[in-house]
Amino acid sequence: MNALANRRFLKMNGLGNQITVLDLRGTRLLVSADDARAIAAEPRARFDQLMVLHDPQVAGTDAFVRIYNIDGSEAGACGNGTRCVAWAMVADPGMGDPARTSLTLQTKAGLLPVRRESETIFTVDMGAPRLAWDEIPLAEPFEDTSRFELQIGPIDDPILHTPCAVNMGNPHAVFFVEDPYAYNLAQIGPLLENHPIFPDRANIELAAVKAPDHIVLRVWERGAGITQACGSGACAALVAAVRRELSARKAVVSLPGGDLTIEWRESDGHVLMTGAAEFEWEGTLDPSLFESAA
Ligand SMILES: N[C@H](CCC[C@H](N)C(=O)O)C(=O)O
Repeated sequence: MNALANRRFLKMNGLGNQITVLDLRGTRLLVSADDARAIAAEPRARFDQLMVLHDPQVAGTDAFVRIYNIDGSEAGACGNGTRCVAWAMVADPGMGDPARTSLTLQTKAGLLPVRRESETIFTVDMGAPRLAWDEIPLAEPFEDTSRFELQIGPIDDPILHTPCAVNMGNPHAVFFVEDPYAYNLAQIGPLLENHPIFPDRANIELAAVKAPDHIVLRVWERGAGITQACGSGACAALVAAVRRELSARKAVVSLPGGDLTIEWRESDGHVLMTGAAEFEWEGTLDPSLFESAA
C-alpha cells in the first residue's frame, strides 16, 4: 500500500486558489507526480496546488515545502499556498503552534519569511524577482525582458503581444491590456503557457493598471489553468508594472477571488505579498486513491 494512504490533509484556499496541505515532516516520504495527480482525483482533496511539508533543510527554517500543480508538475513558488501553509503551522489544531507570529519556509526557489498579521492574514517575503532572460528562463537572449517579442493571433493584428517576463521563483509572462476579462483566456492560455520561448513553460498574466496603486489581474497558471488567484502572479504583475513605469511600488492587485497587497520594496528589492488564507476542511487520503497509480 502507498505510504501516503490514510495520511491527514488540510483543504484550504488562498483567495479561491484551491490549496491542499500535506504534512510529511518527521517522515522520509516523498510525493511523486503520479501521487499528486492521484490525490487531486479525490474530490475533497482536489487542488490547484498541493503543498507538501518536509523536515527543514536549513537551520532556522520551519519546513521545506514542495509545490505540485494539479498536472503533477512541481513549482518553485506558490504565494497563496505559502500563506495557507503558514496558517496551518500556526492555527491548525493538529500541527499548529498559536504562539508563532513569524515563520521561515523554504522552497526550491529559496527562503520565504512569513509574518502573521492577524488570524487569517499573512505577509510573505517572496524574495527578489529574477529578471534576466536566462533566469526567467526564456529560450533566447533578450536584453530587456520588460518587453520582449512574443505575440499570439494574426501577425498584423495580434490578440496579445510584447509581454514583460518576471521570475518569482517561477516563470511569468505579464501582458498589459485594457480589460483582462475581454479575452478567451481558456483558449489562449495554454498556447502561451507551452510556447517554445518558455523552456520551463510559464504562468500567463493579463493585467490592467487602473491606478498607480491598483491592478486588475487574471491568470492562466502553468500546470493548473485559470485559477481564482495567483500570489506569485500578483507579485510578477506588480514588478512588471513598476518596470514599465505604470504603477507605484506598492499596489492592491484585484484577482477574481479577491485582493492582495503587493510591494516591491525599494530597500532590498524584495517583493512582499499580504493576503488571506482560508481553512475549509480536513480529511485523510483514501488508500484506493493510489491503487491505479501503483
Ligand atoms: N502554477 C504555478 C505555481 C502556483 C502559483 C500560484 N498558485 C501562486 O499562488 O503563486 C507554477 O507552476 O509556477
